Amino acid sequence: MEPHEGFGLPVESFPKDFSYHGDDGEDAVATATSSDMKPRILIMGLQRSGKSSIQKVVFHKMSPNETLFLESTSKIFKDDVSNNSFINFQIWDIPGQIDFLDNTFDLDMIFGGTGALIFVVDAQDDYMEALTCLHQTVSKAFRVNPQIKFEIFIHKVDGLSDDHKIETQRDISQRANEELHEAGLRDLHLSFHLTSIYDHSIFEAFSKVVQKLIPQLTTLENLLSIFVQNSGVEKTFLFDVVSKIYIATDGSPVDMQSYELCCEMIDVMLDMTCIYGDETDDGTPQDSTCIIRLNNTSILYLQEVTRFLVLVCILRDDSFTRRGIIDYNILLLKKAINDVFDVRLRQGKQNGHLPIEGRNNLMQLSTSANA
Ligand SMILES: Nc1nc2c(ncn2[C@@H]2O[C@H](COP(=O)(O)OP(=O)(O)OP(=O)(O)O)[C@@H](O)[C@H]2O)c(=O)[nH]1
Repeated sequence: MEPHEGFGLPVESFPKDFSYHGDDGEDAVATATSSDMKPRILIMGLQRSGKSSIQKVVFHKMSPNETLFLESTSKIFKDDVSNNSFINFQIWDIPGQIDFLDNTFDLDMIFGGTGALIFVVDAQDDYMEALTCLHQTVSKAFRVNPQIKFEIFIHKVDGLSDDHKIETQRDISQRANEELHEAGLRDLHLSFHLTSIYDHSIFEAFSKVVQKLIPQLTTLENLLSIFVQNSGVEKTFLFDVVSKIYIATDGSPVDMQSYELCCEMIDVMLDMTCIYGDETDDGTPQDSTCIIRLNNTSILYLQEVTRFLVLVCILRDDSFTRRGIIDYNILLLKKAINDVFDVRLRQGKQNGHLPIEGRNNLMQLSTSANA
């Protein structure tokens, strides 16, 4: 896959709109509201903490070992994650060498339109300097834009034992929060994630960051929970195919192993599609379905929802005897999901409320499955 083009940035402002790719392949843009912002995500942190590696591995399919040869970034690197992806958002990789205390930086411009700020802390290094930088950065950003979600990636944890990981997270979160309390910033909330580019933790953490920026998340989660309850499925994820970010899941807890299995299934499907499949012009698979039986009586079942989204279900093989009901429910679920993201339907309706058609589908979904 070709990497997306990025370019050094003369800092500029962006329209506050949330946009996504419609099912017809055209960009649909909803009118801006305060909770409907285009997800712009900043990645910040000290030099060599792993910012560019995260971006390259998650969005450009770079293998983790190749990141060893990445050169230090010297300019703000702006990346539009839009090609072939469901969600159309921007990532700005901010070099560790930039000094935000320098008055030449227009902080209003940088933080004003930002949805989430990821601050990367290298857990394999002495992190005291990183914590000072973290405090300065988040307090400045919060003063400019209190709506920003602050996500702290305690990164490179592949080199740490499980006990050491937990202890590092406890120590970093305690120190960071204490400093914020002392500075009187009690409303500033930090979320912490243990990450590494050498496993799926970085994809899972990014999924959680992106989910917080999707205004329709609660509706999607409710739809998936109802689907799971009525279809005999144990777990289901809605994935953005290209990035393998899951944009929603049902209400049951996510365990890392299930998430990894689903990611691997998507890889298998993409590889098979590349070699044998009927691709669209942009390389995304068409009308894909994939079933994998595991040797522990579980089944992985994948179905395409839209050009950019797939639903992956984990279920026991005896539940799969009712495949007709599952398929019928998936059909209704697809329609409901399309309705949720149908901008025309959403226009004029209150934010976060399910469109009328979506509600009807929900009702049919439970009736059909109980029959
Ligand atoms: N062990 C380990 N190494 C990592 C991980 N992520 C990144 N690295 C390594 O960290 C080094 C620095 O990574 P970069 O992505 O260039 O760091 P950066 O934060 O973008 O650095 P600047 O551009 O200087 O700000 C590289 O050698 C990466 O291979 C990780 O999860 N685990």
